[in-house]
Amino acid sequence: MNPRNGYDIEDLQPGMSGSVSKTVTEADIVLFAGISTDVNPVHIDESYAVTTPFGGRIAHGILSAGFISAVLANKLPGPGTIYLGQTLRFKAPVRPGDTVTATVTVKEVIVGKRRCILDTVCTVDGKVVIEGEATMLCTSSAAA
Ligand SMILES: C/C=C/C(=O)SCCNC(=O)CCNC(=O)[C@H](O)C(C)(C)COP(=O)(O)OP(=O)(O)OC[C@H]1O[C@@H](n2cnc3c(N)ncnc32)[C@H](O)[C@@H]1OP(=O)(O)O
Repeated sequence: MNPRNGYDIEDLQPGMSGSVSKTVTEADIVLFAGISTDVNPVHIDESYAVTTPFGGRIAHGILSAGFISAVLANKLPGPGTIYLGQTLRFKAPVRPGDTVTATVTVKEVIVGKRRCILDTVCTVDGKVVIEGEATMLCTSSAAA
């Protein structure tokens, strides 16, 4: 482990995983619209959103994807690591009140480059809402 309790590249093995869960509130969606400046009416205007195939407001996809960043930063690989890339597929909507669980699983460890590839998935009540892959630059015990 590195001094901030993150995993060094030498600590990582395929199959290791970590998760966080967070309930997405109406306030989260409004705050995220302000922070991101993304004011798509499907997120913030219920009278419009009910006319869409979603039948009501849905969360910004990137808001929910932020929970993937939270697991990567806080748990696995954890503090001290750097986000290099992320693919995302938004498979199903997240609605106000939904509890999103983001789970990351180590898929590949490239010790020589200090790179780690992780499968990343977000679920609501067991249903996949987001899937993709993250690339991280990890700390190394060899460089300490
Ligand atoms: C500007 C920012 C806006 C936002 O942030 S909006 C919020 C984030 N986005 C969402 O919440 C959308 C979540 N996704 C969905 O709700 C569903 O997804 C859809 C309603 C868009 C589609 O669902 P369905 O009509 O049931 O389609 P299917 O039967 O699941 O798939 C039909 C074809 O479309 C491909 N596909 C579906 N979703 C994705 C995706 N996210 N990325 C890439 N491809 C996708 C499938 O594979 C398949 O393809 P094949 O016909 O060739 O088998």
